[in-house]
Amino acid sequence: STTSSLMIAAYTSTPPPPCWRLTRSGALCPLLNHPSGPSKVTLISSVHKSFEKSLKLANLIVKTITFSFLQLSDRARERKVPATRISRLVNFGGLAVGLGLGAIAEVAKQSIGAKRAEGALLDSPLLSEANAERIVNTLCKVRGAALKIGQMLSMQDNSFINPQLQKIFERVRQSADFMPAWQMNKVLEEELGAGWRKQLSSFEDKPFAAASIGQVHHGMLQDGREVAMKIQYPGVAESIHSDINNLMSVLKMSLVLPEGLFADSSLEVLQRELAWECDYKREAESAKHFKSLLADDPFFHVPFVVDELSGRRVLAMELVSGVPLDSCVDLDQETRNQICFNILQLCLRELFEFRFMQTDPNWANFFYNIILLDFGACRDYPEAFTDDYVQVVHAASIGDRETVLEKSKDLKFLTGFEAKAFQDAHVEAVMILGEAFANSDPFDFGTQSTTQRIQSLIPVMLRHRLTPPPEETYSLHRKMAGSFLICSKLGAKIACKDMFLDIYNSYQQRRLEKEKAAQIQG
Ligand SMILES: Nc1ncnc2c1ncn2[C@@H]1O[C@H](COP(=O)(O)OP(=O)(O)OP(=O)(O)O)[C@@H](O)[C@H]1O
Repeated sequence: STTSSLMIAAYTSTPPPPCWRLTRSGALCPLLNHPSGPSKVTLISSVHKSFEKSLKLANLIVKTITFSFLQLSDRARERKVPATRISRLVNFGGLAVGLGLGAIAEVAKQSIGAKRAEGALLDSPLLSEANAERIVNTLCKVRGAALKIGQMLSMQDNSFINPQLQKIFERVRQSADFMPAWQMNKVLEEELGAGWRKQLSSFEDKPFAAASIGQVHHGMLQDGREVAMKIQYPGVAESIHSDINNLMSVLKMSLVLPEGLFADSSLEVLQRELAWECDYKREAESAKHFKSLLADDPFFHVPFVVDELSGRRVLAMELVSGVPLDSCVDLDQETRNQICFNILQLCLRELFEFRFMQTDPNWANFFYNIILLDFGACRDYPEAFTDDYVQVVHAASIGDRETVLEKSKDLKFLTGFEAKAFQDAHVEAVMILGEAFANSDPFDFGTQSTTQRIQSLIPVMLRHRLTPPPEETYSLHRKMAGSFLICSKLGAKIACKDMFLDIYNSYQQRRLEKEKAAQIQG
């Protein structure tokens, strides 16, 4: 009933109460950070339907949905971030001891040895409830790279990651702690100077969101515009390398990761990408670039950046509100299809049109109706790479296995000297991934078995691989897999062939024009 009265208020153009806001698209959204804002909201379709047209809310709700909006979780608590490498090491060391790894890992090894040989995933006796709590507790305290990896793992399809471990990381994802005001103030003063507060008419000392690398506060500029200020935890940028090593030692000892998931070369790439994410100046530039690329887009909105309140460890952006995508699973099929179509199409446009991609597929980075957040993981792709990559996807979409193999060699996925079994497995994996783009009929992401089938090829690929995959593909494949996973979780049924063909044809067209222009100049 609260909701219906709020909607009536909105419908009759009475301003909504202060803990609610009407978005640009007409959706009524809870204010993320308002002290009197409810923590859980139920919108009821019957109430909702009568206002659909006038309020343009149809795209938000048709069925009964319940969503919790973003707030610090109940588990989150104020805790100092260990900012020096030594203090972080002590925390990881404590975790390893706490888990009692030495002896227990041996037992785990022996009891699950048979399964492991088949490349199957493990049920580790180490992952008891008490140990799960220890891992969650340590990662939430140290935050930074280790927490980020934990979040990445929690977003993997659960056929790939041990479900027990995935549950742990899911808890980690929802419960990062936040730093005390004195520690936060120190970062703000170091980055923006002592007078930073004067630029704001208000600033909430308690964050409304705590992520892996930083926490986010509500502020209001002197001109009344509301901003989200992301403030980086001290020490995380300097400790990426040691944090990853520490976490990997713990995870490797506890035998809970699929072999090859974080091979050494991929860890190097990951470290570089995490260093980019810790550079908020880079993120601000990426957000601005994205905003210009999507300036005329009818579907996506990119928040503006406030340069005067941003630095290497502070990023101030327009405060946005919306429903995080993981709360959209109960929307009607048509709306879910529309969301997923746009997300997949954006993914292809980022790669083949902009050659600039936001590579973090975290659901939390999309708010519906549809706002993009978190540009820390943006990167560009050289033309030489996309020229071959677009041909691989195209060949997969038309069932041309030979071209998939040839172009994969050009891309340096293969040296050409691999065993036949490896070549076959590689081509098969690409063909499976290309299925969505191969058919003009709607592809049912909810029932597809893509991940399981690819997973079955991984042991052969790991056994016979002669060269690490190209550096560009780590984050690209993470993003693509993440976008597929969003489509699968939202049970999308969409025809993707024409979507890809449009992008492919435009790509070829641009190439032709470029070649012609070069000939004329030459
Ligand atoms: N402009 C904004 N308006 C509203 N909420 C925001 C905004 N920016 C960030 N948030 C909230 O803060 C959360 C964390 O922000 P962001 O994803 O940018 O940080 P991060 O450190 O890169 O996080 P992650 O650990 O997910 O990579 C977001 O999921 C969102 O809930």
